[in-house]
Amino acid sequence: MTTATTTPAGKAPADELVFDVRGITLRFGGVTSLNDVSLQMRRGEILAVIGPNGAGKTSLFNSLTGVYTPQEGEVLVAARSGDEPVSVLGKKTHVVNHLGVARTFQNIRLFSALTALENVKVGIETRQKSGPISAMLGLPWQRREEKDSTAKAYQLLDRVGLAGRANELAGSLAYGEQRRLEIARALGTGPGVILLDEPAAGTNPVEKRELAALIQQINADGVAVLLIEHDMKLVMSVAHRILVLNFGQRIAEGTPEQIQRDPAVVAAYLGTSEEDAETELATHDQPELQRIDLSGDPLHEASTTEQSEGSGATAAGEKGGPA
Ligand SMILES: Nc1ncnc2c1ncn2[C@@H]1O[C@H](COP(=O)(O)OP(=O)(O)OP(=O)(O)O)[C@@H](O)[C@H]1O
Repeated sequence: MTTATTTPAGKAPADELVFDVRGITLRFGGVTSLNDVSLQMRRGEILAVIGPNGAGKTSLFNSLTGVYTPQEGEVLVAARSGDEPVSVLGKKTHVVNHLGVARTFQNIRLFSALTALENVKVGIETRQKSGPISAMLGLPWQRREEKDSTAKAYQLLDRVGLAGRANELAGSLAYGEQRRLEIARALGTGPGVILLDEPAAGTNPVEKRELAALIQQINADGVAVLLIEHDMKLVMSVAHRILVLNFGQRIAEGTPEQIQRDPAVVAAYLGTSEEDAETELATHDQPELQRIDLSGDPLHEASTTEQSEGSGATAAGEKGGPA
């Protein structure tokens, strides 16, 4: 599955497939949330999945991470460079994570009563050998692993801009900080690909800019990024390629420029015919999907305002233990 091309960071073959999704269909009773969806994702990529509410984006993430098993189709993953592709279907979420697939959630799932450092260590320690017994016995290699995991956790906190917050409880952090902490914890599992589910939801404009830089940095460090995001400005600024879903079907795929000018995509978001969408596109010199309010999410709007007015707000009510 590889050729000699390299990523900008020169870390891995850029056109090696990390995900090869072939015609998956996922049904819940009478609802078809994914209908014959295919997708190929390459190692060097930041790939965004967009679409109106209920389009099937989270269903796709869940199908790629072992939460759901589609009734039809195949999902192959080769997350880390050099891995042989294996099927995700039927595998438990922690097994898929061990294969190098990490994710964050639309509704933040941190251990709110643990510190930021401890949350990241939970991610790191999923890959370590020591268990509770060796920890109780305080074996030398266990103490070494503990030291390594603390050092790595500090590095990851630094990478997401939370070095100064290491010893604060996750639940006391501002909303945008919690989202970055979730990313650090996911990175702690040493993934080859990270799936970010609406990482910008509820964050303010400054946090969005920082998030864009962080996503690009993660990718430059050799981790492929699959992104679900309603904030089109962020999507258009970081994505190399965009896949668009509507009513569980793939309706378009292309570069940000192609997607912004695609009548089928604009029609899906505006809820109009493609003809009307073409008129809409023709009446603007620089038609941009960004002009359309895509969030459709009152929480997103409200939280953004709240965060813009003061940075101390937390994500109360959004937290729970990891799945
Ligand atoms: N566990 C489930 N049981 C029944 N229906 C489900 C389940 N999960 C998803 N669906 C349905 O599948 C469709 C797609 O939902 P999904 O959450 O994947 O969309 P989405 O694009 O992520 O939406 P949003 O942008 O609002 O998060 C919806 O009709 C939803 O109701």
